[in-house]
Amino acid sequence: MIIAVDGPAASGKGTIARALARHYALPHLDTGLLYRAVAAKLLRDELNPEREADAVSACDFDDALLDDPYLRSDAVGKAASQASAHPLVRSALLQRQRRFAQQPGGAVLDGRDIGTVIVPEADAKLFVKATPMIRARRRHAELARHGSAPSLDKVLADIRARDDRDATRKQAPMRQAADAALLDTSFLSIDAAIQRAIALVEARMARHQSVA
Ligand SMILES: Nc1ncnc2c1ncn2[C@@H]1O[C@H](COP(=O)(O)OP(=O)(O)OP(=O)(O)O)[C@@H](O)[C@H]1O
Ligand SMILES: Nc1ccn([C@@H]2O[C@H](COP(=O)(O)O)[C@@H](O)[C@H]2O)c(=O)n1
Repeated sequence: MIIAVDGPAASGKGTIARALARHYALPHLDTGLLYRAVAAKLLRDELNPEREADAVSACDFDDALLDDPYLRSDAVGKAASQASAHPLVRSALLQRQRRFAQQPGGAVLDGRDIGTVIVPEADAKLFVKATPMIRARRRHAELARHGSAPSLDKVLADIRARDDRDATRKQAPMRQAADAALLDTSFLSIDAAIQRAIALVEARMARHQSVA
């Protein structure tokens, strides 16, 4: 079974994707980490994420980089969003994501274009959303837990800018696939959001079985 989970920054899609992977005993890929690895390499080499040639040169990274806590920083998130807008960067990372999705037994992937571009044939698709202010509060609390303290206003402005860049880029913009179930986590606890996600996947699988 392949499960695609998409949605904007701090909507809770990673939390839900990890929980679905545990529930169904499937491997999980956070595809945002791949773009963050490209961004981290660019920033460390003092290259420009907005220059396509620079960004493409950073697509060949060592897998060990995916575990680097630096990838979680705000600066890397912003640069990832800039680098990910380049068509050549997206195509450089495409096959790796598809191979992961198509391994025997299936997988759970989360990102921005999983249900629309990476695995449009996924068995179940979720689009996770929450209001910008609620997402900003969650991200602000998360950053504070990790010892970084930008103001809530700055976090909210960054989230809005990232949403806008991710949703308006020409190649693989973030959007809900026509056959994705919408899950608004704004007023759900983490546990409630996970239970709702499992129920949506179950409903989708039951529908597939009744058609087959
Ligand atoms: N339903 C929820 N209620 C409260 N907090 C939540 C909820 N879901 C997730 N969170 C918290 O919000 C933060 C962001 O969640 P998560 O990392 O899952 O989002 P994301 O959509 O994967 O973000 P990104 O794409 O930026 O990686 C985390 O600290 C997480 O624990
Ligand atoms: N499938 C994806 C996943 C991510 N991106 C871009 O990477 C940025 C960082 O992603 P996070 O999920 O870790 O926040 C994100 O803002 C996107 O620009 C993408 O394009 N496609």
